[in-house]
Amino acid sequence: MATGRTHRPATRSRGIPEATVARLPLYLRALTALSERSVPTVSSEELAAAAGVNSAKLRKDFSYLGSYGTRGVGYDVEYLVYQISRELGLTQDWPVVIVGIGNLGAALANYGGFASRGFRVAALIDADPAMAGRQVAGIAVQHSDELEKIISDNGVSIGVITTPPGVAQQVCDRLVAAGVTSILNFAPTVLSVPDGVDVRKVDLSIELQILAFHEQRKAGEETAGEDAVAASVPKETPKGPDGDVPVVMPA
Ligand SMILES: NC(=O)c1ccc[n+]([C@@H]2O[C@H](COP(=O)([O-])OP(=O)(O)OC[C@H]3O[C@@H](n4cnc5c(N)ncnc54)[C@H](O)[C@@H]3O)[C@@H](O)[C@H]2O)c1
Repeated sequence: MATGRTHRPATRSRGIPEATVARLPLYLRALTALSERSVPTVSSEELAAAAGVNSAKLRKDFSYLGSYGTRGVGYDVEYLVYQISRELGLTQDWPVVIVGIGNLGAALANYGGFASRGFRVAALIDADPAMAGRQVAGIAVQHSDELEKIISDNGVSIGVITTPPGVAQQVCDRLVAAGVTSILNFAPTVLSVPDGVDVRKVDLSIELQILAFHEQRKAGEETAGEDAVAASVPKETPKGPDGDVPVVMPA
């Protein structure tokens, strides 16, 4: 529900809860789609549905940004895109390096969505000498011997690790020593980093395992439902005294 207040002046809010920060990219994705369709305003309910979030939570999240929408009008799409982008630090360009240009690293390098969200793939790094100089997504792969120089030359603060798990910690240590302070880790390894370095881990197999858990629960519920029906229907249908068959309804 809009409160009737318009956007507050752009006070940069401190102390936004981590859970809110995690939802900001969801709002931004939904808002960007609206912006591309030139939709000028959106209600909290519509935006919440598009982002897959509860609308009360959305309004609370936006209150941290100082954005309250306008009663009967909703939120200004362009302004919210700007506010969320600014809050997420996306109004500046972030050079990113990807280390380990195998199947996954190359797929990420080819993903066009980074650039449109303010992340420029500044360099691709691999330890395999045969990879050096090979073009992936229009960028020449550089050998990992050059890692420190590449980070420093490009002012990189975000590194993506797509190496085999056995070398991920060592790659991480080198990235951090070279000045990287944020790491997106795809390798199935728990990385240790010093204070001040943020690590985000992406593991599709964990997501699949969670889905498998829910699938199993759903299947269990269905089976339990069928069992309940079966249990309420006697195996040998007893006949009434007159030979009629009583109808047994499941509970
Ligand atoms: N998070 C996920 O959802 C997900 C999904 C698929 C794969 N993975 C993981 O991503 C990683 C890469 O998978 P892949 O299929 O692309 O593997 P891959 O073998 O195709 O590629 C790995 C690349 O890393 C390079 N490499 C090895 N040691 C290196 C080092 N010290 N420095 C720089 N580069 C180095 C190799 O030369 C190779 O090109 C693996 O750890 C895998 O388990 C994660």
